Amino acid sequence: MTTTPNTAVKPYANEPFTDFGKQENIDAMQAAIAKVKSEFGRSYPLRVGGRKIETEAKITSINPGNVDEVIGFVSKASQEIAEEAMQAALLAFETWKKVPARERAEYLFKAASLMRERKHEFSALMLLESGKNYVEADVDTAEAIDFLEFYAREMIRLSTVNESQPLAKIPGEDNHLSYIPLGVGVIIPPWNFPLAICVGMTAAAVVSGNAVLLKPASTTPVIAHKFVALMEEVGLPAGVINYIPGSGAEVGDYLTTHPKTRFISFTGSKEVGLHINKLAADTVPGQIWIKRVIAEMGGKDGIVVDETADLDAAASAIVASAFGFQGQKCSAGSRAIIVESVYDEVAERVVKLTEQLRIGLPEHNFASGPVIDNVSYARILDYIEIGKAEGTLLTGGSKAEGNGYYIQPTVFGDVGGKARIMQEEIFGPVLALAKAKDWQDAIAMYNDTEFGLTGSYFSSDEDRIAEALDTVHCGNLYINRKCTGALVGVHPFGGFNMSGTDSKAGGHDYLLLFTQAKLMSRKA
Ligand SMILES: NC(=O)c1ccc[n+]([C@@H]2O[C@H](COP(=O)([O-])OP(=O)(O)OC[C@H]3O[C@@H](n4cnc5c(N)ncnc54)[C@H](O)[C@@H]3O)[C@@H](O)[C@H]2O)c1
Ligand SMILES: N[C@@H](CCC=O)C(=O)O
Repeated sequence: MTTTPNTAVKPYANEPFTDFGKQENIDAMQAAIAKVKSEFGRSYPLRVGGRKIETEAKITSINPGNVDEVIGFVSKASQEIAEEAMQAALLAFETWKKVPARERAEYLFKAASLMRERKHEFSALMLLESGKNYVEADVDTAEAIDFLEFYAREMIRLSTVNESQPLAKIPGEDNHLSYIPLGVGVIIPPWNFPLAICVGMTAAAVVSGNAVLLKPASTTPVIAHKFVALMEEVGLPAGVINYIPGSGAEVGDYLTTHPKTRFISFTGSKEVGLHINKLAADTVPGQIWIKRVIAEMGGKDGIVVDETADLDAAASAIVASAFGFQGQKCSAGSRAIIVESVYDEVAERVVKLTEQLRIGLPEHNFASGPVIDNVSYARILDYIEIGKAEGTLLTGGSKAEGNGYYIQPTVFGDVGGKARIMQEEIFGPVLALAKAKDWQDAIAMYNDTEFGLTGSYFSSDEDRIAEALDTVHCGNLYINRKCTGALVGVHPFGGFNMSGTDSKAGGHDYLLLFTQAKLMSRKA
């Protein structure tokens, strides 16, 4: 790309979701699934400084809904290759940081446009690799497109004099503040939004002028590879994104402690986030900066329902929030805290709706699919056993049929606020219902957690809603709606306390995390 267009950019708007009520859209998704399946079992190389590297060691990516199907074999980086990737990124950074912001943004616009054209192909691969159903995969792809479109515009805004931070004027000086990139960063996304979050984290860093080492989650490396190949197709210079799947402990720790790593952008569990934060805080010989850690971590999200609420709407939102993508969202509403006078009524409706969820293969678009892998499967089944001792099993409670990691959507009733299933992130299809004396007690129970990511409050009482807006402590608080499904640019996303470093993905301040502000003052 050689020229910087001067044309105005259309205002940002969210990518529309596909209407799977229409047969033509179901047909299009099924055709895309067939195409992806015809490509099963291929090998995917690492991409370092524009070179494709095949390694003997491979990550085998499988379909969690049918464990006999291999999505692909992905080359696996060692520490030596991670070092090569670091050197390639350091080299690329020297030229990439000088590319005008508008030109950098154009790569994202182009990628968004191609992803939109091929959206079912991206969704189909994601569905087969992660176990999402049609709607969940489509929403994930739409969010990826949104991130590309949104951060591209944000970089243009940030680089426009006087738009990002107007400075007060004084006589005799011209002053200007510019947001410059940080350097080389490590991007570590989770598997649960294997396209959207991977794209969002990478695009934000790159459009800000940084070069990155992308280490995708080991369960979903093929969809991440498809994104990296797309960025190559739109002509992103070699070395700006280096794709290096590998072990967290080996490659991850190596890069986190590397003296040339300037920042680490991580989304994942509390445990790994804290580990990275601790390692990154240590300075090592040759390091001349304090590493920046952006960590978006887990949640123990919940829905509070008082006796004035629309109980049908509340029950539907509880079920959607708890069981969408099998509860494998950081925003999943795995707790519902209900005022005792309406508890039985809400619990009954929740159980009824949960029992209507059909379980089966994602490619056949069942409401509930598998969980991601054998480790999650075992952990969630353990939590179900813990739940049996902590509450009353109302529905579900065991594994489900299928040649994959299927678990019945499970609801426990009468769970105490301090129970483990009310306090710990399970990240699976397990919902705990708790009884509160009144609405204030319910809010206090909601707040009794180390996390603070998403929450919902259901009520029709305006005074209580005003109080809830003030006192429910979480990064994304919703009133009378589910606690999942944040939209880029509409609901900037990220939480408090052990949910992370208080960043807001899809918000106007997000790119500041990938830049540093340089003030330039000149005597007039
Ligand atoms: N706050 C958010 O926006 C958000 C969004 C999505 C998921 N999450 C959280 O992510 C978790 C689920 O994702 P997960 O199972 O992939 O999380 P995880 O913490 O197990 O892994 C996240 C990523 O870290 C990598 N990793 C593991 N050990 C590492 C190490 N030592 N050094 C560097 N990288 C390492 C993994 O390979 C993966 O890519 C849940 O806790 C969920 O709440 C949070
Ligand atoms: N942003 C998503 C959650 C991302 C984490 O898993 C939501 O709002 O549901």
